[in-house]
Amino acid sequence: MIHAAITLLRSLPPGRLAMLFALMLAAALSEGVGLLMLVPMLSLLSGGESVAAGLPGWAAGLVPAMADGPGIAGLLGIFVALVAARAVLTFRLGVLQMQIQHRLVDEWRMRILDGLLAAGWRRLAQMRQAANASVLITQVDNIGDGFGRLLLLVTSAVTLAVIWAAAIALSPLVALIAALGGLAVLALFARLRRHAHAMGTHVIDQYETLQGEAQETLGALRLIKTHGRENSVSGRFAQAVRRLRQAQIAFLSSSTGSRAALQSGGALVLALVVWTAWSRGLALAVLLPLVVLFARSVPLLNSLQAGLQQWAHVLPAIQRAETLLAQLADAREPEAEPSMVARPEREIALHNVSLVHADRGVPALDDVSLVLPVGTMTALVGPSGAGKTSVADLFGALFAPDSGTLSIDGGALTGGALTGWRRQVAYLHQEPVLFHMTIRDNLLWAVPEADDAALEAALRAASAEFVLSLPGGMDTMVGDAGRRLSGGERQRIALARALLSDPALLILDEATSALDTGNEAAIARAVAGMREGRTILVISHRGALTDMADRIVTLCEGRVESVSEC
Ligand SMILES: Nc1ncnc2c1ncn2[C@@H]1O[C@H](COP(=O)(O)OP(=O)(O)OP(=O)(O)O)[C@@H](O)[C@H]1O
Repeated sequence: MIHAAITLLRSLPPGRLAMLFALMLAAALSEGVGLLMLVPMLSLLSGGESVAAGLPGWAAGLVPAMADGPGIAGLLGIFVALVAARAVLTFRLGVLQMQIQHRLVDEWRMRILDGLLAAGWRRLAQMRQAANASVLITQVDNIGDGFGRLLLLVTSAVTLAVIWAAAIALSPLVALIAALGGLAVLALFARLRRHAHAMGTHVIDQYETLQGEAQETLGALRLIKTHGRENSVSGRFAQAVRRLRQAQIAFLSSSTGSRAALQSGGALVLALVVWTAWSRGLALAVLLPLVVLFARSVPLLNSLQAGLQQWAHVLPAIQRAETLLAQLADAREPEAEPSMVARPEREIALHNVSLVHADRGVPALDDVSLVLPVGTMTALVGPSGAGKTSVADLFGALFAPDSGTLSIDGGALTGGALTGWRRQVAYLHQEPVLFHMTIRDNLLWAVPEADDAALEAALRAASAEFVLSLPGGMDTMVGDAGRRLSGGERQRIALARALLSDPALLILDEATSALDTGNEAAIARAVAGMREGRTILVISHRGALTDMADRIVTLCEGRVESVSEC
């Protein structure tokens, strides 16, 4: 708990941290001094030197000096100035805390997103992205809230320390009793704080479930409608919502209960303080400020306990985010070095590659060697699960094989060269991904510097001229994931985007599956016409693309069964 707090505080720039503590201390000191000033003020009001006998040494000397110096009016003026200074300091402290908190949230969010972007695909494919989304969006905000509470907690602790120091100046014995009482109250709540940690973990789990349900529901709206499953989906979602709410309410009622208990405990300590002070015959000018000091310390103690409980509650979110960051760091790919890979002139080849997916006993690919000569089009065929996509993934360097190599013109690619090779590859899947923006922006996403003439040429090459006759032309919005277009239209726009980057290797994995035979034949002709200077790999069970291929490679159970020249 303390370790996490220190780690979080140490992640702040030292200058800001120093400024933060300086403001906390100054605000607390102004409060402590303001409260101590009550002693000479009350003494002066109640007869000045005549009551000095019952005062602590420092105050007894101060009262006559104050009477001769500023007097009551001057003291009141100083008091008002101190309160005003404290108000300004508290305001500055609040603003600084808020800035630091938001900066921290932004930094964590970007660290997680950058970690996700830099991680290797095989590890990413094993992760539940709903859990990652929950950390990225919800838990990071919780961490920010927790950090805000931590700062309030530190502020309360610093103010309490100053108030106790002031109490010691008034009566060391009474201050000691109050300190012991306060610590006992905090110790009593230790179990509650441990419980808050467990409840925090439970809340996170419920958030992840809800996030997963939301993502899956929104992604499957069409399926839900066609199967008439609205009621059952709504029931599942309501259950996830209910569980989250129950987990949150359990924590809130536990912290509200502890606040009520602490108020009663605080009142008990206060009564003890007053009793001790009174029975020791302390002067009223000391007793009253003592009461004010302890009355002020009860809500501070309360916010200290609530802060500790809240902090324990958000610790699981921090631990979850730290675990994710550690996993992502472990899965980090080498930095892409595109300049290390020249455009292939002769061949792109896999040598003796094998691939075993996690939790699978049987290899997806078993000692596969395959050469793609530059300027040719190869079709990969074979039954479902034979390993076609796995071969394409390795040619596209989406990840490295468990054994064996990918080479360009005889040179094996490793590290940054392997990830850098991806810049020369355009990989099209059966379900193309379009973003919720215009067709033009979807195309420019791949090649931001392309001009309109290049965009139009790519659209024509991909048999996607229909775009130019849309009312909005290239400025037509495609909707969520391109849902305002048909499956075939999406595939053609995705192909145009792929062609725009002039790839050395073009991979089409069932990328024309949604097209009618006319459009597929047009695309097959266009793609076959692009062979010059580039390499084309298609995965297709049937149709024009396979017919246009120079070679057909048949895969079966992760092995190359045959290679036939057409
Ligand atoms: N991420 C993964 N985790 C575990 N196993 C996987 C993963 N991806 C693929 N596999 C397994 O690897 C094997 C080969 O899959 P691959 O997708 O390469 O086959 P495919 O020939 O392209 O199949 P299809 O024609 O059905 O798309 C299959 O048994 C598949 O279940």
